[in-house]
Amino acid sequence: MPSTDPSQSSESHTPHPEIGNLLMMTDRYTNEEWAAQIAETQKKVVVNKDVVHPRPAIGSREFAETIDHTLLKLDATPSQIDALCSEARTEGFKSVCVRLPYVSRCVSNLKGSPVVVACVVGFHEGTHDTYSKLQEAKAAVDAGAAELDIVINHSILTQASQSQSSSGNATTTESLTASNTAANSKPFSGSPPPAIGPYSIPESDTTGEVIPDYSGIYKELASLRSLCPSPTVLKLILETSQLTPPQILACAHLAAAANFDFIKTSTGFNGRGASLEDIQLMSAAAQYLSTKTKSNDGSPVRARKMQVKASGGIRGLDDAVRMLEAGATRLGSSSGLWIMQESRERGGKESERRPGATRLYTDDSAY
Ligand SMILES: O=C[C@H](O)COP(=O)(O)O
Repeated sequence: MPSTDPSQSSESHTPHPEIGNLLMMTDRYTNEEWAAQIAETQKKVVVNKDVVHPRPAIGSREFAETIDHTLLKLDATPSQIDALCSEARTEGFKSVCVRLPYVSRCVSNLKGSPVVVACVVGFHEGTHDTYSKLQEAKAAVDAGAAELDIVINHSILTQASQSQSSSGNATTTESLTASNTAANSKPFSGSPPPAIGPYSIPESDTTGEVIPDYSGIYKELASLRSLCPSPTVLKLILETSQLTPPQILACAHLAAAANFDFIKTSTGFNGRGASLEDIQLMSAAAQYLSTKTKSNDGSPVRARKMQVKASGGIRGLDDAVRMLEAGATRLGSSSGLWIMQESRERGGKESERRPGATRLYTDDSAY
């Protein structure tokens, strides 16, 4: 079985004539092989809704370090960016998450502090071609970004379902998706059985199915990983609001195979933001994909477990706590100040309240 670590790959690279040393990885499996592997993952991942993950104590340094303090509005001003950095230092957030043009400004603002700079890539549609994403990623790392939040080209998955639908084979996919979505939409603390899954489509119903270009997605992710090896932290934004549970699992599988560090729910600019069901599913997938199982020939897709970042619509402390307890270890939010203010209030430390801390950066128009 070929290595699953793209950085260890002996596969050949094809330099792009216009971009010189930005290398495009070749694939390691055929599209059909990817589909078979992904189908196994879809079959095996089961969510236990009763699991409550441990989380840092509210008010602790570790709690603040779960937050990527985010400002991605296109009309963000330099002074808002400077304020973002200063707030991140004061609050002890993990990072500031910004667009490429502001990376070097943030790096300079945050010099000498443990707060790192995260840059979005392919934001927010994810449909940029691979070379644009590679260029953007390289520019961000060259400017000092320690983390990249990269939007997957999720339209590859959704367009495949649409062509399946128009060719008359979509009924089962759609009805299965609907039933999974309905199951996943039940209240978190209700009485239904805690285990949900499998998320697979019965084989008899997939005859004539259009296989999405998994290979193309993998090549893009592997190329990004190869260009930006560890310790650059790579997070893959799935835009879960646009995907069915089986599609989310397909993305998680490819992210793990390409050695990404995180899978992340949302851009905050397309549809709803993170849901508890997304986080539970992604967390179960990350766990499954890091475990040695018979289902993938005894070889783990990867040895190191991916982490899960919840983002989009996390507006306060209760949202943050719920996401962490559902399995997220990082939160992307433009309401970080509000979360911290509520956290201080919850701890009874009214004297530390920061007057004027509001949802300064939230783009409510997306909801
Ligand atoms: O990646 C983070 C999101 O863009 C933040 O979304 P938000 O503005 O809904 O908090």
